[in-house]
Amino acid sequence: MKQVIIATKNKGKAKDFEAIFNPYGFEVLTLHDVAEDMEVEETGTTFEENAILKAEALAERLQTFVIADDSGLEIDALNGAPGVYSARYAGLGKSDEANMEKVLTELAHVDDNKRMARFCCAIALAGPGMETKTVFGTCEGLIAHDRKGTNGFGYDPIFFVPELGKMMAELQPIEKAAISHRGNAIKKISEELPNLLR
Ligand SMILES: O=P(O)(O)OP(=O)(O)OP(=O)(O)OC[C@H]1O[C@@H](n2cnc3c(O)ncnc32)[C@H](O)[C@@H]1O
Ligand SMILES: [Mg+2]
Repeated sequence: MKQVIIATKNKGKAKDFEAIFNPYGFEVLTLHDVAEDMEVEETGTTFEENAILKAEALAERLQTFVIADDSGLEIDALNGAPGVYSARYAGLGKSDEANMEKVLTELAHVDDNKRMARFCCAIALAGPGMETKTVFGTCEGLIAHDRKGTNGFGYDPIFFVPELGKMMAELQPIEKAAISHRGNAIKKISEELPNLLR
């Protein structure tokens, strides 16, 4: 089977990528498989910058084509927070649960018609002899008042997807891949993927 290497340590993200890439005939490998000790500091101020940092560091080390994803949740009522800080919103090393709790507390007094939010995802593709390429995808939704659903990861249990009438964490991996920020970003390079990966 062909392989795609993702510069991530997030197992939930890796599962999302499996649902996206398995239909294309790619097996997904992550940092846990190819470079367990690798730590890339996410010093960028945009999703694109951080995705490029992660992809180029790993491509350089392995001398092969890799993908990185930098993603997060933008909440209108919080002026776009947590944004690029989504993974560490409640503090470095804090859990998804703590991050969701912080968001729910901050939105406790925000009306239903002002709870708009979107997931964003920048994907960077880097490799030897190529200029790093980035694509961007989003997924619009609303922040609920409580958690619901056990699939996915991160903020999925509090993110309502209006077009499906369900929480993101209630979707099967394939259903999430069809509408997610991550799936939407990958769609933009799907035609080139077979040539760029191996
Ligand atoms: O950097 P890597 O190792 O890939 O893993 P990470 O979890 O730190 O990933 P990011 O730096 O891209 O931070 C993204 C955070 O945004 C949130 N997030 C991104 N995509 C999500 C999704 O599909 N569902 C729920 N939350 C998501 C979640 O809290 C992630 O930890
Ligand atoms: Mg990260």
